[in-house]
Amino acid sequence: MAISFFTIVRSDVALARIEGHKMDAILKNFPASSQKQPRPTQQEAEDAVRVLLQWSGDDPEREGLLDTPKRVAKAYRELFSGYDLSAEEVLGRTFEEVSGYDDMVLVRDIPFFSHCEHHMLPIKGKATVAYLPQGRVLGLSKIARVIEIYGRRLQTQENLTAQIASAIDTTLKPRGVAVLIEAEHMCMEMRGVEKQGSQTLTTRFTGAFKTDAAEQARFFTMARNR
Ligand SMILES: Nc1nc2c(ncn2[C@@H]2O[C@H](COP(=O)(O)OP(=O)(O)OP(=O)(O)O)[C@@H](O)[C@H]2O)c(=O)[nH]1
Ligand SMILES: [Zn+2]
Repeated sequence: MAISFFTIVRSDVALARIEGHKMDAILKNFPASSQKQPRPTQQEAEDAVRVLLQWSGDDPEREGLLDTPKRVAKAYRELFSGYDLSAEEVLGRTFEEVSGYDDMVLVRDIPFFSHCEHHMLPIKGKATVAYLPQGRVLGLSKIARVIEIYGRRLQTQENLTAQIASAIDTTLKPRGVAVLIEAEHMCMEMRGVEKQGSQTLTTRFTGAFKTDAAEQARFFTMARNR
């Protein structure tokens, strides 16, 4: 998050609109590198928001905006809380006593929000996740939690889809995992090409869902059957 945020803040025009010493302080902890950097302080995050307010054309000192940097910094911690969580930890707790149940488990239409890594604009979607158990099953809520962990990060839809499938595949080791995501990207709706209502669908299959066309077809039937 910090790195993309930095990209916006570093814009030449933004630099021109803020006093040099302030900008130096803001940039100190945001070196232009893709390496993981320490998280900036609350003060530094709030200063960066003030720059963006100015960049938008508004006055960060006017009364209505005085507390906005604090609110935005707090909202960011919530919207991007996935960086602090580990899917492996959440998926580590599995159950074995399910009377030998080994058929498909499918959770349909799990709503989520994410943000695209290109524009930091919202992605609103729903995910359908299925797996074929092999001895152990997951707590149902854990599937939704994994979507939150990867969704509350900067994402591409492809990456999000692959990460959810991979996390379940590696921790649970089922016979197969299927993930279907349908989402709307605000960067395509509110700006740019402005195609409101367009939906992007992505899928990821592992194991039997990948190798067995009948299993894949059954997944789509169960995912779509209302
Ligand atoms: N593959 C993929 N592309 C995405 C996703 N979210 C946004 N994009 C695209 O990322 C691309 C970034 O393209 P650029 O040309 O670098 O940026 P841009 O000038 O803002 O592009 P426009 O949106 O076309 O105005 C755009 O085509 C977006 O639609 C995603 O989840 N997956
Ligand atoms: Zn985007």
